[in-house]
Amino acid sequence: MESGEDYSLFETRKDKGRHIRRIYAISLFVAICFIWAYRLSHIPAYGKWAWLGLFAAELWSGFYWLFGQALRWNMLFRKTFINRLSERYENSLPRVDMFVFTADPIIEPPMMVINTVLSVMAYDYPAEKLSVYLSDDAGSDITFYALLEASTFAKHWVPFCKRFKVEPRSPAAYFNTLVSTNSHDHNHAKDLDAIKKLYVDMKRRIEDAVKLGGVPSEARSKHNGFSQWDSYYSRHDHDTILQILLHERNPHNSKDVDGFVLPTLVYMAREKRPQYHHNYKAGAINSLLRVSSRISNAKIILIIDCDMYSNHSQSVRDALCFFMDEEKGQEIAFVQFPQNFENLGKNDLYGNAISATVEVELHGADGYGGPLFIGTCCFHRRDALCGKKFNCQYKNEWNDENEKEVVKANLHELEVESKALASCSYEENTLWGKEIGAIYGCLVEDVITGLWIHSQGWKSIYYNPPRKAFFGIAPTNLLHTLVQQKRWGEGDFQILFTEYSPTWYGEGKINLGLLMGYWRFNYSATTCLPILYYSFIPSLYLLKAIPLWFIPFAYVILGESSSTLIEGLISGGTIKGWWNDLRMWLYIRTSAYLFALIDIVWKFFGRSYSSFAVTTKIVEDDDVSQRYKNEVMEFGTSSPFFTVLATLALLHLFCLLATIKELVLCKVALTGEKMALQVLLCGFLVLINFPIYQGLFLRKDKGRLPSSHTIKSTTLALSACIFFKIWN
Ligand SMILES: O=c1ccn([C@@H]2O[C@H](COP(=O)(O)OP(=O)(O)O[C@H]3O[C@H](CO)[C@@H](O)[C@H](O)[C@H]3O)[C@@H](O)[C@H]2O)c(=O)[nH]1
Ligand SMILES: [Mn+2]
Repeated sequence: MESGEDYSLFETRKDKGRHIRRIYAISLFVAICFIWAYRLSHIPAYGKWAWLGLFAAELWSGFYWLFGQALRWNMLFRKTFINRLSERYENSLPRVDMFVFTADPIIEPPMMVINTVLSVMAYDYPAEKLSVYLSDDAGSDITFYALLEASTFAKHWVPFCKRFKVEPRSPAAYFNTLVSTNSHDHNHAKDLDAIKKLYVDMKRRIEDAVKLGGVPSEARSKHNGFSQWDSYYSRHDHDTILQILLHERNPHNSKDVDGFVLPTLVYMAREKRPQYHHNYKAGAINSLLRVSSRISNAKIILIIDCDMYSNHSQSVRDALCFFMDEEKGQEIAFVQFPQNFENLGKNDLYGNAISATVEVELHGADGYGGPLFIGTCCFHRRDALCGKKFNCQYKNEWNDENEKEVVKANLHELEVESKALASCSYEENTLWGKEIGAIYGCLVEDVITGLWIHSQGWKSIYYNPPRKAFFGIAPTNLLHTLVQQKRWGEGDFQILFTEYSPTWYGEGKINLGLLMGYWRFNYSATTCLPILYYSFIPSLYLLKAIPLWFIPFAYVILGESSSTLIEGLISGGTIKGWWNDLRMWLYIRTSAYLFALIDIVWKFFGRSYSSFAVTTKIVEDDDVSQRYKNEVMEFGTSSPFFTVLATLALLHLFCLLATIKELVLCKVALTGEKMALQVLLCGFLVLINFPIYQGLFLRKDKGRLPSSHTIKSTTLALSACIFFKIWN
């Protein structure tokens, strides 16, 4: 056997700029130490506590920054060789199961869900080895109806994709790409027209059902699967609903129009009862793990949310290059792909690209063998996800007897047996959710599950391919983004207080670099404290004209912002995008993370469970989508998030105006550079908050901040200013 890189199924490259990056980071760290030292050695007699507060804020921000550097120190980049894979293994490729999750037919439209399903059914991979499972936590008959329609459409769509090597294989996304390209191939054009017509007809039927709020009785009577809804009371109270829609052992309907077998397709709505907590997506993952173990039992599992379609038909093969690598494959538990979004607009108004995470930090975590599991677009090894510990004896075995056993039963038996595996009581007194499957009790089931897997000795891989592997839908209004960020901030912080906390639990099991990387995420919600402090205190001090010293910050602030700018530009962003990102960075910390912390404290004393608010994936009306296109920030409703943001923004504005007024009247002299920098900070905050002032005072459209907010926030901000002025 040959050895080394020429033989390997994948290749690893180190970050080319790592030396410059490291020197730069060290220089910034030195500057940070200077700031700390300065704070400690210059404590003033007057304003001592405010000063010490600043020191605490800087101390914590400094540490937080340091955790971030751990994720930048050792970045790795991967490349796969799918030709080598097929040369060696084309006839013995393993089965792969795909889990798609949906939870609400209103905010996750069935058309979106089936586009995701169709895109993964059409992977360039032997169809008899693929099984697609849809978990529907809403137990919606309309989603089921849509899936039924999709199973028929797939008979045309899958062969069409394979015949013309279509990319991407989500029909909606593919038809969108056609607007700009013209086909010259006559056969293609003919088939394309036909398939488009089928798609449009299907879409109309499904959207009509959505509009009517029910499945047409004609369709209902055609398929006996709908009878399972007879015992359905509500989405929180129903039996398991399980249907194997396509399966090679069903001779009537498992073949496509060219006579080839289609991937297995299964619909599942696990049992729900009010007295059992369903553990959100983690619960759904675990039910599917069991159900699929009975039906197809593939060793590799793709976990994908319904809002992320496959954008590249080769991704399964890419992932297998890691798992099947003869030398390093057996220790890999999961291969995480980035989450990319197609609806960000040019300048990513709400900073949803999370490009620092997907373009930098996950590469950095890869350097320590442990990119985090981020919930979707991730291929897992079933063994690892099901709680198996890694040890050196573990061997990759892809085709064993176990797999043949699963198909022995007839389809009906299979359905009945699988149903039992998705019942509420199944997990009572078992280790599911604790040591087996996705871990319960945390709003970021993904991160905590990944951590658990790492602590069992497994490694993970981050693969960010040149052609984006998945595309999803990001929130398109400010509130949705903030709510999502609150969930993440809260969930990541929760981990610290579980038995899985990286602090005591990962210690010794995962290396220090990775530990710091996890902390970077775990502690992100706490950064709201220093940032809030910073956005309050210096601005208020302007009113009293007490200089605080800022020069040592210049290097750190400029240095940090230019490195985020450079990172942003390298990952394809724009300068305006960077500015938007900076604004969102501030808003997330001053509102989403603040409420996350409040919730955590609240729960500490009272309620024990946080609820998972599913992110809305659709733009409700034309006006809203037009504003999104024009990059006009969307407020529209009242929310405590907005009250905080607007009050802060006004506070900065008032402080700045008051200072300017006093300067003009020559009441105070600008005592040197120190005061100037303070004015600059305040000025910067006013500049970045411009969309809020517009929303409060200048806009007339429906997306503006409601006038009740204008009154509330103005009152709050004014009182804070007056109070501070009198008090001091
Ligand atoms: O009770 C539930 C709630 C949610 N979901 C599904 O979970 C997925 C993620 O929910 P979404 O509202 O889209 O959350 P995001 O904030 O977009 O998701 C990110 O963050 C989550 C953890 O907070 C991860 O689960 C996701 O994979 C990750 O993409 C969706 O497919 C939902 O249908 C369920 O299946 N059951
Ligand atoms: Mn999502």
